[in-house]
Amino acid sequence: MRVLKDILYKVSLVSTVGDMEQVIGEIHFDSRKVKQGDLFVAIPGTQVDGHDFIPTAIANGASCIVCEQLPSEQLDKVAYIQVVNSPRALGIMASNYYENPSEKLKLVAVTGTNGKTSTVTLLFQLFMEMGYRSGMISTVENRIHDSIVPSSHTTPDSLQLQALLKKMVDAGCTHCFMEASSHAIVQERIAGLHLAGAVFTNITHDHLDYHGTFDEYIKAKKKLFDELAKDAFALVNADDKRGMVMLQNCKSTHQTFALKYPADFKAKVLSNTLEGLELDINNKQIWFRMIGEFNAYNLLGVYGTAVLLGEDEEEVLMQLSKVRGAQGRFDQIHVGGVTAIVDYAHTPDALENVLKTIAGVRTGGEQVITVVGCGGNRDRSKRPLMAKIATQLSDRVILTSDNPRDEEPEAILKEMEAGVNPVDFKKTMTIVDRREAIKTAGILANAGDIILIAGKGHETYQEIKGVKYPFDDRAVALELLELLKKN
Ligand SMILES: CC(=O)N[C@H]1[C@@H](OP(=O)(O)OP(=O)(O)OC[C@H]2O[C@@H](n3ccc(=O)[nH]c3=O)[C@H](O)[C@@H]2O)O[C@H](CO)[C@@H](O)[C@@H]1O[C@H](C)C(=O)N[C@@H](C)C(=O)N[C@H](CCC(=O)O)C(=O)O
Ligand SMILES: Nc1ncnc2c1ncn2[C@@H]1O[C@H](COP(=O)(O)OP(=O)(O)OP(=O)(O)O)[C@@H](O)[C@H]1O
Ligand SMILES: N[C@H](CCC[C@H](N)C(=O)O)C(=O)O
Ligand SMILES: [Mg+2]
Repeated sequence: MRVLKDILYKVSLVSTVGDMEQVIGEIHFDSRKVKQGDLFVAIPGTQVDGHDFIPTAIANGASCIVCEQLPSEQLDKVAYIQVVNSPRALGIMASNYYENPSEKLKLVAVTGTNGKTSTVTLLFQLFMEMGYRSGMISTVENRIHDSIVPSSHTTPDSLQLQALLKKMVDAGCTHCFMEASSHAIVQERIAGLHLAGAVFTNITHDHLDYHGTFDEYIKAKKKLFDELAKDAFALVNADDKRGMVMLQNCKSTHQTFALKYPADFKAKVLSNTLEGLELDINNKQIWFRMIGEFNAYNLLGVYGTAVLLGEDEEEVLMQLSKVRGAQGRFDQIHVGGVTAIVDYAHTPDALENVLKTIAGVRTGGEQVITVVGCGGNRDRSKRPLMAKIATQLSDRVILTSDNPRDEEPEAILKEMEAGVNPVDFKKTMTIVDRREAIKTAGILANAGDIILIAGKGHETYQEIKGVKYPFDDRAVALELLELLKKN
């Protein structure tokens, strides 16, 4: 779809000037990418305002400008479209441009502080097992059936998102499971999507740097549910006290899942070991490869979603028991009697869950040694909390760097150290270099001990001052534990 007026279908317009029948080239929201005949959308950002780049976009050949404020000087050869909300307009236009691919798929969006990647990966694997060509949009990777498209964000920008969905439709996919991050919801990256349903996993402390307050963070998640259509389903975790908040004023059908409170989809944990989980779901006892109570929530959310999408309950449970879930989530490495667990826990709640899961499955006697850091250019208030949780729930803790990004690693670590209780000082040390930190954990560990390496999970790099250096916790742990075993 290339005719300007078709691309603007359903966009809330304020005013238009120029030729609405013209055929446009591509849509861009970055002036540097604009070429002759393209449409440029000016978006107010967190660093700069895209409106300041309208002249550059025109100099690069833009024949059409979509913006919230019209520039004072306007050129005859350019069409100007003033809209109420330009990021939202971008989402709707991107959908129109790619012929509304989400209307041709059963698309489910998953939001929540933790569990999005785990849930969408389980859904993707389940539907593939059940014989559907499926797509996935996630932090770890995007998938179009069996081809992998690398992922740079949890939720891509509107143009990349709609382009991916279009490729899924072209590849014959019938379903897609995507993560909706709170950043993406607020920034309208998902505007214009037609969702079959939305799932809420939980909400705990994260991203307060971006949203300002916890209330604003809740509102960001709720916006996904506020905008669901009548024919969609909203499936929320009823054990999270904000689950019901998500459903207030939500037009779609309301569904719940829970382990504790009454809910439409209920489960009970029968056993929880380092090998997997046994759950009772609707009076059927099933074993799963996933570990930890938090994964019981993820599995239940997945089960509920599949049933709401019309799948047979027994078939779903049978196929779900085969799947392995996302990489870097509770990945276990066993060398010389030592177990290293690599997990993407990068929030206080996730870290607490993982350490409590380990506490629940340990046999006693062994040490739990935690290696953990916090990312730079991200919510600073979670730093002391994560250090506190790590020290309270481990026998030894090594505080180290995660992705320091543009911050000084030592400064991040100082903020973490501030959360450690004086009684826990002697079991805690700080080693800035993550490889050295993992090595030290390996040296401290005896046969039977458990090392938790938290925060980076599947990531294969460490970002320091704008450079992404190759770094994979799983490979480093395996290499160092093997080396230490020989000596
Ligand atoms: C804080 C944040 O989310 N920023 C996102 C945002 O960029 P921004 O608002 O900072 O943009 P900006 O640099 O101020 O520029 C404003 C506008 O001017 C335009 N511009 C700029 C310069 C120029 O020369 N010409 C030009 O046209 C830009 O293209 C943009 O349209 O919009 C960009 C395009 O969609 C995103 O790439 C960018 O993500 C940054 C890189 C990022 O790190 N985001 C993270 C925090 C994020 O989104 N994370 C969530 C997951 C979080 C979680 O749940 O754990 C995710 O979904 O990945
Ligand atoms: N349902 C859950 N509740 C609480 N913690 C969870 C849950 N599922 C996973 N976790 C923990 O949170 C970590 C991150 O999980 P996951 O990657 O699925 O979350 P996410 O919501 O996709 O995160 P991101 O915001 O980075 O995309 C896991 O490694 C695990 O420690
Ligand atoms: N999606 C999350 C990932 C955090 C992962 C952690 N390793 C870090 O770099 O802080 C974010 O962008 O905040
Ligand atoms: Mg994720």
